Amino acid sequence: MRKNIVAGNWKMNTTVPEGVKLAKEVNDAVAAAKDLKCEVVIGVPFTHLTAVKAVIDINKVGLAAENCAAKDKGAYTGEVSAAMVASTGANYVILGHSERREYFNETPEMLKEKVDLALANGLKVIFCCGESLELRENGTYKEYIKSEIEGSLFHLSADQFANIVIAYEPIWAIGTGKTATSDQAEEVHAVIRGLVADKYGKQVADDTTILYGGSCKPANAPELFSKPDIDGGLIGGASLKADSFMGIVTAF
Ligand SMILES: O=C(CO)COP(=O)(O)O
Repeated sequence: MRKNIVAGNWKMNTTVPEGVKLAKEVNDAVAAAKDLKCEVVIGVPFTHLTAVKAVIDINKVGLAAENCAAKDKGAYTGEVSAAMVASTGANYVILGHSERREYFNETPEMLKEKVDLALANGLKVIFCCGESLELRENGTYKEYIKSEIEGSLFHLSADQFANIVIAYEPIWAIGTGKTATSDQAEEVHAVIRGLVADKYGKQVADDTTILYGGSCKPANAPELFSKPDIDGGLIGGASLKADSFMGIVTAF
């Protein structure tokens, strides 16, 4: 049976001391919470990984990097490899966020390399996909999402795929305050689960966690999470305050 996950994506926010404080607050709130119905993960900047790892209980709060390099090591000034991320004690990496695809020209081929390196280094991958407003409006969004997933994930074996979490994040809903309706999100989540079933079979599809991201807040999370194929959220803005993040964590 698949697990529910609520993951924060801090993006390029917080200094190290601010991030350590926020991580401690989340860790303490998770430790104090009873009967949580989801796994909690925080996705933090590279600079924060080691310091945040030191103040959380990794068995209660998972730790994600927000990216890793498409090369394993060498003369790539400024890049951070999957092995480096894993050596901090982080257990997840977020890959393929639309901000990285758009501003840093990440392609499905490049993401395929990143996914392979992340898995080879023992990291679980939160793989983001999602369409622009233009594709939503011209009706080709399902084909687009299919191409994103097939292009970067479907070379994996079923065993490897067990370490993939998919996050559906419609670009038009990110940071805009304009959430996809629960029906709009559920439609795409069901399509994604269907693609996984066609490729890997029903059991693997049933076991795959599919998150929704895009203006998810404590107020709309319960409705989104009530849908059968929505297994949690990838949270941007609302993950930057422990109480709003916990409001989503406890929304199941
Ligand atoms: O991009 C997101 C998470 O990866 C969503 O961001 P917001 O929750 O700020 O819309």
